Amino acid sequence: MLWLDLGNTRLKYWLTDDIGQIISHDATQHLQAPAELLMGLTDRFERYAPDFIGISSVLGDELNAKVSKTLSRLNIPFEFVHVDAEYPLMRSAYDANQLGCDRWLQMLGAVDKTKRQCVIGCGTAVTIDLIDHATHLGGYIFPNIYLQRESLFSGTKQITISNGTFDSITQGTTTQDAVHRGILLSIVGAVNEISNRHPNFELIMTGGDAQMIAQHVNRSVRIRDDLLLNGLARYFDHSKK
Ligand SMILES: Nc1ncnc2c1ncn2[C@@H]1O[C@H](COP(=O)(O)OP(=O)(O)OP(=O)(O)O)[C@@H](O)[C@H]1O
Ligand SMILES: CC(C)(CO)[C@@H](O)C(=O)NCCC(=O)O
Ligand SMILES: [K+]
Repeated sequence: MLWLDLGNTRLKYWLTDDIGQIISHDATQHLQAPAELLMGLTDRFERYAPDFIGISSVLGDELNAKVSKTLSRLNIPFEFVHVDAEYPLMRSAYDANQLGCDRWLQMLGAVDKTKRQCVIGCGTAVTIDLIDHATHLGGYIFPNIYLQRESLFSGTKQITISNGTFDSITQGTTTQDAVHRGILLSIVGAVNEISNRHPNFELIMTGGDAQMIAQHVNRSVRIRDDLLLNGLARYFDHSKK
C-alpha cells in the first residue's frame, strides 16, 4: 500500500508491505504545487507498484482535483479520506464539513475507547483535540511557532527577527529572546492549561515540533510519530470491510 499525506507545507508518503511495515518513506515541501511534485514521483510510485493509494489531504478541492488527475495516470486505485463524524471507531461533535482530515486521522490513529485522550498535532498549525472514550469533544487551532514569528515580523516595525531557536520559556531580555520565548510559551502555556483543565486525559503529541514543545510541558507526554499513518491504515481497513 502507498499512503499519501498532502499537508499544508509538505507532501509525505509511506510505502508499506502486507503486514503494515514501512518499506519506504519520504517528506518534501510541495510549495503549493503538490500535483507537480507528484508528477516527479510517478516513476518511483510505478516501481513500487502498490495495489492501492490512500490519501489524506488538507489542500482543498482545487488542488485535490489536480492531484487526482496526476494519480489517474498511474492506473493504481486511489482514494481520498473523507471525515465522518459518525465513524464507528470515533464519533465527533466537531463540524465534519470543516474538520481537517489530518486532525481526524491523527485522532483515529490514537483513539482508544477505554481512555480519555488529548491529541496534539505539532505541524504547520498546532492543534489540540480532546477525546473522551472515543468521542471527539472538539479542539483548538494555533499558528505554529514559525507562523507566529512571521506574523510578528510582518506586523511590526522594530521586530526584525527571522531566525533564532525556540529553546526556552524563561523571560527574555533581548528582542530575539523575548520573541522566541514568548512564542514558545504561547504554545506550551496552552498545552499546560489544557492539561490542568483535563487532568484525566492522556497527552499525546505528534508532528515535527512535538519534541521541542513536549520538553517544556509540566506533565508526561507520549510522542507518537505514527498517528496519521496509523489513522490512514485504520480508515481504509474499515472502509474495505
Ligand atoms: N526536515 C524537516 N523539514 C521541515 N520541517 C521539519 C523537518 N524536521 C522537523 N521539522 C519541524 O516540523 C515542523 C512541521 O511539522 P510536520 O512535519 O508535522 O508538519 P508539516 O509537514 O510541515 O506540516 P503539514 O503536515 O501541515 O504540511 C516544522 O515546524 C519543523 O520545525
Ligand atoms: C488545522 C489544520 C491546518 C492542521 O493541519 C488542518 O487540519 C485544516 O486545515 N483544518 C481545517 C479547519 C479545521 O480543522 O477546523
Ligand atoms: K488558508
